[in-house]
Amino acid sequence: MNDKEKHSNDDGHNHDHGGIFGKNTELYFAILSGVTLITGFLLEKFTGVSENIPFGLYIAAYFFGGYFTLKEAISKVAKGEFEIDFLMLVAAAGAAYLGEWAEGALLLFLFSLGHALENYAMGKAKKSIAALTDLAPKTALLKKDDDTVEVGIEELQVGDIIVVRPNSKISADGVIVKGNSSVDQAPITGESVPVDKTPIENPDKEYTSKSNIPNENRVFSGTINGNNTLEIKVIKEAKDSTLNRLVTMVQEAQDQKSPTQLLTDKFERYYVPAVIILVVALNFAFLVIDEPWSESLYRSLAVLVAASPCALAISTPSAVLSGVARAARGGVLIKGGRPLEDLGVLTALAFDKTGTLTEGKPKLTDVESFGSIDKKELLEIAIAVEELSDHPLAKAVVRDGMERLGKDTKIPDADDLEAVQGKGIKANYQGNSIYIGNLELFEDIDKGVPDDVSEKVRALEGEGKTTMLIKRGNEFIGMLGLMDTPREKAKETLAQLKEIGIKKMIMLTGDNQKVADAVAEEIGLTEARGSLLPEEKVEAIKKLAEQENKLAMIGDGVNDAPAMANSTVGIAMGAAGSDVALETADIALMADKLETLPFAIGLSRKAKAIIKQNLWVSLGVVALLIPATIMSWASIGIAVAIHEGSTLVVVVNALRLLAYKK
Ligand SMILES: Nc1ncnc2c1ncn2[C@@H]1O[C@H](COP(=O)(O)OP(=O)(O)OP(=O)(O)O)[C@@H](O)[C@H]1O
Ligand SMILES: [Zn+2]
Repeated sequence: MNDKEKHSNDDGHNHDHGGIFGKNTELYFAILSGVTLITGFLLEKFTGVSENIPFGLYIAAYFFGGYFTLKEAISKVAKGEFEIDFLMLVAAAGAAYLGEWAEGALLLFLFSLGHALENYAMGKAKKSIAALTDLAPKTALLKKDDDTVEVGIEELQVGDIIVVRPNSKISADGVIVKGNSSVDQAPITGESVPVDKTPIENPDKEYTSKSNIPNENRVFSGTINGNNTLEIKVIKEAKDSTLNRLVTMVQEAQDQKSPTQLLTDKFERYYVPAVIILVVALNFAFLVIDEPWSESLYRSLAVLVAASPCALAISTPSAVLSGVARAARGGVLIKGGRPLEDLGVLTALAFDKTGTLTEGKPKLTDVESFGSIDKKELLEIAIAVEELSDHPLAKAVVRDGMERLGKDTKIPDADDLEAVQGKGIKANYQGNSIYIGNLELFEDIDKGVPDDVSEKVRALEGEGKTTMLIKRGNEFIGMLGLMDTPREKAKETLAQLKEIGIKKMIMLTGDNQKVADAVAEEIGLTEARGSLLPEEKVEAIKKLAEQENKLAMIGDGVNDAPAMANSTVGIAMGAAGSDVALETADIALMADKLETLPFAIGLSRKAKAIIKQNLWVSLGVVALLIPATIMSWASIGIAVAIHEGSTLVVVVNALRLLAYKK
């Protein structure tokens, strides 16, 4: 982290107060201020020493208590910002002017102590984020010929092979080329159970972060190898590693202001000038009531202390910081206060089907040929054409089709691929144009589908299968049925979500309505909408957002990114393995698991509740303390003690989020 970034993370309450006693100097100064103050006070009250000694001690208390406050105020005033520290110094100077040195010293002592503790507490939350960076090892064992050499991770290049010893940390993102092991991925994905990893099928291929790599073959920097040695081919340089980007995004998240914070900022813009006017006006109280001016001044200073919105200013950022830090430890990247707060008040969730609610690994279940053509030839045509496509359905056709034909079957290549988004594909194969897709594809291209064919398709769809019709030239030659299984934990997770009060759970899918209904029934969704094109998914989201006001879209980032962008919060699953998902979502579930969703929502609700409590505490204290000081019931000392007390209460309350349990 460079210097500039460090400062952009400050929020005015958190500077690195270094000094002669190291990073805790601010705290030691605050304590020294307290010690000198109390000694002075005791000497003054209970001994007959010359007045100069307690006075000298008070001056010392002013120095130690006011040093950092003054330093900070000067740097802010230079930038034209008048903040709470400045007001506190005015109050302390006023107390000194009135000869109330003990009270002025008490004010500076408590204020500096409060701030030192506040910084310490916020530092704890920040450390929990910084600890993520320390997860990555600094060196790697690079394989060279038959030997290994230890190199710094920044020297690793894409394509290098590194060796990872048993029970040591993996130092780069990569694919396994040799060895089987179970890997503890908790640092990245929050999964408590180690994940079994095996070598990739084709180790000599060039893999980049864009390749579609199965989870069981890829590893992340910062995760921990199990009992066997692994050889890993590097797919990302150290600076681009998933861990590195995760840390950067978590750090950036702290700067993004949440809706509540924007509201309190706005409030403060009116509130602070109003307080200043009130304080100035109170100086003229002696014109109205019978008292010396010094008493009016004292009262106005007490009001100044009482009204400072210190606790208010820190109440939301501290909760956001702790919430984001806790989420990161659970494998959930929350990109700031806005998604954190929004996630806590959601009533509806929209899900993508393939890869989100289902495994995303469809299997070829039915091959049916029409007329004279036989199944073997039909499959060869389908495989040749689907080989050109990246779609998960296409991959399934190729994989399972080859299985049926026998691995060594030679099939000529097709060419001239044209994909029709959300409907199917077209290509040339042995002089014929081949179309493969759903009914909508054929309704688009020409006269549509004869009744007997569409009946067959509907029958297969009726079994809850994804159905593709195949046409060669002018002739429908057959159809394929595919089946994807719902994720193991989908049903359980949806039940949990219902239990915590999510009323609407809707599936949006490009697949046919029958499949959509079958899946919805099986896992317990409230609604399913099928045959949607990506742009229709966006439309559906927009409509739902109007009805629900807060709506999340959960997808895998493949063809649902636009829909995610149009929901209140876009949530991506399996973000550890997908750069697009990690980049575009507001909230990224690093593991490819639905189960982290209730945790993320629960945490956000807790954060929202804590923010609310904090606002009540900070505003409530001010609301009581202002009249109390105006009526002269509370002295400066009492006002400052309660003021700083409430600030600490708010911060400590926020830190509870760090300990949030699933
Ligand atoms: N390569 C392809 N070959 C044949 N049919 C295809 C192909 N790509 C898409 N289709 C057809 O278009 C439909 C919609 O595809 P799309 O990619 O929009 O959604 P999906 O992957 O089925 O589901 P989801 O929207 O839940 O991710 C598929 O169900 C299939 O019938
Ligand atoms: Zn404060």
